[in-house]
This record gives sequence, C-alpha cells and structure tokens, in this order.
Amino acid sequence: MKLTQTHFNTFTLTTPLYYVNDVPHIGSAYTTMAADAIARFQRLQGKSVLLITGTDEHGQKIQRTAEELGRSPQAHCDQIADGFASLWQHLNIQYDRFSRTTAPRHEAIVNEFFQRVWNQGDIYLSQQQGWYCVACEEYKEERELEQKKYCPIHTNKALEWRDEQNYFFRLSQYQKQLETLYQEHPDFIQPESRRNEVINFVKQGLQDFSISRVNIDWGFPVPCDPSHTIYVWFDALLGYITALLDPEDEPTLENALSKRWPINLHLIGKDILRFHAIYWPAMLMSAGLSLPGRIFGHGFLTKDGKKMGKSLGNTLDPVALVNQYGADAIRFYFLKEIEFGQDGDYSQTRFIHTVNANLANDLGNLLNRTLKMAFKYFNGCVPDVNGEDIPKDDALKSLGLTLADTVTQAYDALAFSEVCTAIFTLVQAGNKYIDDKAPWSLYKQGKQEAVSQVLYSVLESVRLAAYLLSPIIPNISTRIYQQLGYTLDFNDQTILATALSFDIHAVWGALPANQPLQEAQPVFRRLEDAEGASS
Ligand SMILES: Nc1ncnc2c1ncn2[C@@H]1O[C@H](COP(=O)(O)OP(=O)(O)OP(=O)(O)O)[C@@H](O)[C@H]1O
Repeated sequence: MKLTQTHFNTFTLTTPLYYVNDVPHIGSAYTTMAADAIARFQRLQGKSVLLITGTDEHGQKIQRTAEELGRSPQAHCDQIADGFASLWQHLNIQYDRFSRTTAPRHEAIVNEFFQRVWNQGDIYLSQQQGWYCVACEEYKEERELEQKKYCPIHTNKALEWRDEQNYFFRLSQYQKQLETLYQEHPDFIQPESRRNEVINFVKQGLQDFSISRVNIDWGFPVPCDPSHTIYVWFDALLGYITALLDPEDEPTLENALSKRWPINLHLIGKDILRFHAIYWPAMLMSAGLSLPGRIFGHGFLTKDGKKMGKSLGNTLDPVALVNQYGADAIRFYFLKEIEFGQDGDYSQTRFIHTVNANLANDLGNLLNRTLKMAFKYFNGCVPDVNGEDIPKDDALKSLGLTLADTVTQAYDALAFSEVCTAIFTLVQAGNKYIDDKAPWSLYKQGKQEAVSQVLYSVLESVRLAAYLLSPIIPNISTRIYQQLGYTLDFNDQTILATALSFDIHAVWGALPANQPLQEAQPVFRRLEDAEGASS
C-alpha cells in the first residue's frame, strides 16, 4: 500500500472543489476558512504550503441550472466561479490554486488518468439501474433511503429512476485493499466517527460504480466512446491533481505528480466522505498512484437541524456577514464555537456574545489597558525586562511556556476550538493577573521593578496569543503586533518564515525590551445585535 509522505517541508491541502449549481454560502465558506487557518499555521511553521480550492463545473445539475437560468453552461460556471473567488477575497483566504474542472488542461489529465485505469482493466460497460439524486450527482442505494425516493441529504429533492448503459469502475476489486488501508493507517480518515462510518459501509460489500453518463453533454467525453460523458465525480476528484500543475507545465500526470504528490490533507464536509474515502483511494490504487495522507470530514452547519445547502436554499450569505462584521469575527466564531467534526447551528446572539466576550473584552481590553499603563509608566515602551529573567513559576510565563506545543498539537488535529480555548486560557489569566497584581498600586508604592515585570508579562502574553491566533484572526493579530511596536503583517506571506518565524515568535519571552509601542487603539470594536444592545 503506497501511502508515503515524501516532501517533509511542504504541505499540500485541498478544500472540496465546490459545485457551481449556485452561489457560495456559509457552508462552503466554513471548509475554506478551516483550510486557510491550517495553511496559515503551516506557513508560520516555515513550510512551503499549497492550498488548493476551486470549482467542480460539469454534470447534469449544472447543465439543468444553466438551462433554467437561460445561460450557456460555461457562462454560468464563469459567473459562479467568480463569486467563489470573490468570497475568498472577502474572507481573507490565501489560496494558492483555484482549480476549475472546465479548464482544457484538466481534460488532458482526466484522459490520461482514465486511460491508466482502462489499461488496468478496471473499466467495463454494463447496465445501470437505480435511484439517482441529481443534487448529489449520485446513485443512492436502497438501504440508505429512509424515505423512499427522496435523498437523505436533499430532502426536498425527489430521486430520479435511471436505467441506462454506463461504463463502470471495478470498485469491488479494491474492497480488500481499502480495508487494509483503513486498518494500517488509522489516521487516514478522521475524525474517528467518520472512519467508523466508512469502515461499516465498506464491510457491507462494495459495488462497482458507474463513471459515465449518457444524454448529458456537459462534461468530458469518454476517450474511447464519445457517446458517453465522464461522470462528474470521476472528473472532479482529478481536479486536485490538475491543480498541482504549475501554470507553465504541460498538462501531463507526470508533471502534475512530480512536485507535491501525494496531497497531505483533503478537507471536506461529511456529505462527500464516500467519494473521498472510498472511491478516490480506489481510483488512485487502480492508476498505480500513492494515496493522500489524510481525509478529514467535518460536520454540517445546520438550520433547524437540516444541513444548510444550495439545493435546500436554507443558507446564510457569507458576504453579507463579512460586510457587517468583518472577516476575522466570522472566522473566529465558526472555528471556535463549532467543534470541528461535529454539526453546529449558527446563532446570531451567540455569535455576538462570543466575539464581544473574547475578542473585544478578553483580548482587546487587556492590550488596551496594559498599553495605556506602559505609556503612563514607561514612556510608551516595553519595560526594560528580559523575558528569560522572569521566574518560570510566574503565572503567565508558566502558561506561556507550554502554549505553543499545546496549540501546535491542536492545529495538527484540526481541533480549532481547542486552539482557541488554550490561547484564551492565557489571555483570561492575563486579565486576572493584572487585577491581582494591581500595577497601579505597585507604582504608587515605588515598586518600579515589579511594575516592569507585571506589564512585560502581560504584553508578552498578548503578543504570544496574537501570534498563535494569527491563522484564525490574521487582521486582529496584525493590529496587536503593530501596537506592540512591530511593523509586521500576518497577511504578508513573504515574511512569515523570517521576520515572523515560529522558532522565535512562538516562544514566551520574545517581546524585545524597550521596544517603542503604539498608542492603544481598539483592535476589535464591540458588535451590537439587531436591537442595538451589545453583550
Ligand atoms: N451546511 C454545510 N456545513 C458545512 N459544510 C458545508 C455545508 N454545505 C456545504 N459545505 C461544504 O461544501 C461541500 C459541498 O459542496 P457543494 O458545492 O456540493 O455545496 P452544497 O451547498 O452542499 O450543495 P448542495 O446543497 O447542492 O448539495 C461540503 O463537503 C462542505 O465542504
């Protein structure tokens, strides 16, 4: 079983290639915000990162949607793909590749891959009968249908009966190899609940799946039989490989795979787990390619218990949210408040409460009040203290010394809530520390050295918190750093490995003594809810 990670200093990850049946919504944004936070954290650690996102543009759903809207499929795809790219700008997503499955270079990759699988003897022609969900672009097995003839995910969409000749992929051939893969690489599918779901599904016996369609022309023709169109999922998954090509590369599998294959992490929602955790590795095995490192299927953002989605139309508009509240607040809320892997509802009241409590009160106020004291007592400079000289049992230093390790483990496990909880434990301890130590009264007693140490410890803790939170709230972290006297920007990728390197900045005590500070400014303005009250 080939599952090797050969490129130690690179990290390649993907979001799903989103289906362009409609404009993006907060669910599409959720996966992409998480992917961006991981990518940013890996970059902070000095890795060369490639974050791949993009759009999946073929298939019946797109053809029908375009027809309904009176557009050509290509014009429709162009318009929606632009909407995705623009949302990523709004949300401050630093992606490296935007892979579109209608790109001509993608067709070259799909053809070559198809040929490999064909040569392997894994494709044959047969009759397909069954219930098809156009919204999922997937045949449903009778055993998965709770409500006859309705998709379990797109509960408002009637399934369509299909009876047609298709090309099939011999998925059943790979049952044993897949089972061995899941057993030998327990981290291949995460979280654990998703892994169990996949193992149980596979245990029931895998059926071959059809990889061509007839009577649809919006897709690539099957190379050996142009009367068939390649099934949208077979084509879409290969979009991850096409995305690895540099712009000047000839579109060949060899070129695409030479630099960053295998991909380290596919980040997806649980709705498309089967495609990624079963079909995709089997396709790769058939083509003789090594397998991705890990597939993480997160939960759903729900409304009234149902998955928010384009097809159900029960979504939130992320652009409106960003325009109203700013990207950092949205990123913070969704990554902190919903345990990654579980489902979660959005609540406006909880959103406002969380960002006000954590970003405005805990973090913003702590910096604000400490900076004001530094201006009053130390002429607007960091006190003349060397972090190394502060005793290890200092309440903040003792927390700060282990924070980077805890947070690194949590980021690696994609446990964003834990990342935030660990960091805010330090921030909240900072607030308590300043209240307990009362530097204003130490100052009055003439205890200058003690005041220096207290203010240094607090400023340094805020700095460390800002650094470790920067993958999630890069703009707020930048504002904090700038008020602490750095002329650095966490959105500037060119300086992350040098001026903002993890080896220096993730260590408690990095704040230089006597560094001139900036006047205190709110780093995050409290939000007001619809009634005008802030909580
Ligand atoms: N409600 C949601 N919660 C979390 N992630 C979501 C949600 N909706 C979509 N996503 C993300 O988008 C991916 C699915 O992309 P797709 O383009 O099919 O969007 P969709 O809105 O689910 O479409 P549809 O409603 O038509 O199925 C999911 O795997 C996940 O990454």
